[in-house]
Amino acid sequence: MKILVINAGSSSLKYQLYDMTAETVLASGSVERIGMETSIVTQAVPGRPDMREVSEILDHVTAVKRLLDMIAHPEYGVIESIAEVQAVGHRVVHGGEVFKQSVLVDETVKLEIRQLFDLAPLHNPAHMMGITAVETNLPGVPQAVVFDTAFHQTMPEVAYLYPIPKVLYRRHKIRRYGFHGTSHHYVSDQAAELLGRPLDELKMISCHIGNGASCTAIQHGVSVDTSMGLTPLEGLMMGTRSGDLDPAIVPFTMNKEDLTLSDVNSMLNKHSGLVAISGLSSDMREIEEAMAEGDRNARLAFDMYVYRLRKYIGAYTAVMDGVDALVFTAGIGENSSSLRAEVCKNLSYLGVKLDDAKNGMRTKKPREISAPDSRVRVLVIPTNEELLIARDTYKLVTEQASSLSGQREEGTDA
Ligand SMILES: Nc1ncnc2c1ncn2[C@@H]1O[C@H](COP(=O)(O)OP(=O)(O)O)[C@@H](O)[C@H]1O
Ligand SMILES: CC(=O)OP(=O)(O)O
Ligand SMILES: [Mg+2]
Repeated sequence: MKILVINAGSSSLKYQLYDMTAETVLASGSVERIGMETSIVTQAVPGRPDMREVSEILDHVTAVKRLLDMIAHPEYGVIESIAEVQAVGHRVVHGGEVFKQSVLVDETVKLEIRQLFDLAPLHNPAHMMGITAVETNLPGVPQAVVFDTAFHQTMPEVAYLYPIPKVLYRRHKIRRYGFHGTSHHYVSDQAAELLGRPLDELKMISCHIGNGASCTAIQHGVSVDTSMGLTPLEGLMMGTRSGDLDPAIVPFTMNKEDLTLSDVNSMLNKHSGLVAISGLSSDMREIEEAMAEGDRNARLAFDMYVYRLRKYIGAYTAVMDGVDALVFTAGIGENSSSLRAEVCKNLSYLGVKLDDAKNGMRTKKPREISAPDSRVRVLVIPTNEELLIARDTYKLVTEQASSLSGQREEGTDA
């Protein structure tokens, strides 16, 4: 079965086409800058040169159409016809309390996702556009949605409630949800496999540090706490997001700087974090390059980033009464050996000891980077949210097909 996985952002759409026979990626790519005159379309096919084009793609429906044209293109495509796409899986960031697992899309599911627009204004409307675009371009093809929040639905009340009037939870479902769940779930499974131990015996802290960043305490294989909250703004310092701060800063700044709610929202989501402190970039590679040239603001941004992450590792060790494994993943976690070294440097009280040579190795494979006598095993596990989305989609679609054929047989018998 060929499954298309779509991760639709507000101005971009990333995709991977899977052949589920051996879980191979046939093609992957993205459409960026949707809605602008110079949208960028890319496609990578294993064993072939990458393709990159600039064209005008005004909306998500056109973006989906463009990606379908590409994967079925006579020259650079990988399938003969788009009819070979048998199912589509979408990443949906916010599933609220309604979705504890992945589901097939129907009218009720679409309505629920729409009702969550308020809680994830940057993400959910974009996902919905992706879903609608597939309906238009691939009518009748089943679609599944896989939620970032689902994995964290196991958090206990003590972790997910905010100490604010409870009526706000009852009326508006204001609580902590957590995100990047598909990634935390994937890397925790992989980590248990690498360690050769059952997942339910392990206490793990997974650090998904990419552009958005979050840290999760995983005990007995389930999320018991995570750093993001009602929205993906809480927790760690990120590329452009502040992470934790005193909430009083919001009214104080609005008052002093004469800002609107939307100004403050944009300040905290788009103009804070690494880019604000470095005054340079939200991209960790650029921060590290500037640091190497002696830039003090870049150094401060890096140090704050590490400091705040280390605080969460300490907190989650306390939450679980210990930690067996620390997992680094996503763009920064997978690639920045210097950041991993800095984070682990001050964790000696936990018995964390890195093997510098292993930490410095450049490979895309899951690996251990701690020394043999480290009490806590430290791992780097490349995340693969798309693979989990493809697997869930495959499972849901085949279950539905077998239940339909069961019903048909029953009908025939009768
Ligand atoms: N070699 C590297 N060294 C340091 N940081 C890196 C490296 N490669 C990628 N990154 C960082 O990873 C981040 C992007 O992570 P990614 O997981 O792709 O983000 P997202 O999926 O949230 O867009 C950027 O800050 C980028 O600088
Ligand atoms: C939820 C979230 O922050 O996602 P991303 O890292 O893709 O921005
Ligand atoms: Mg990501």
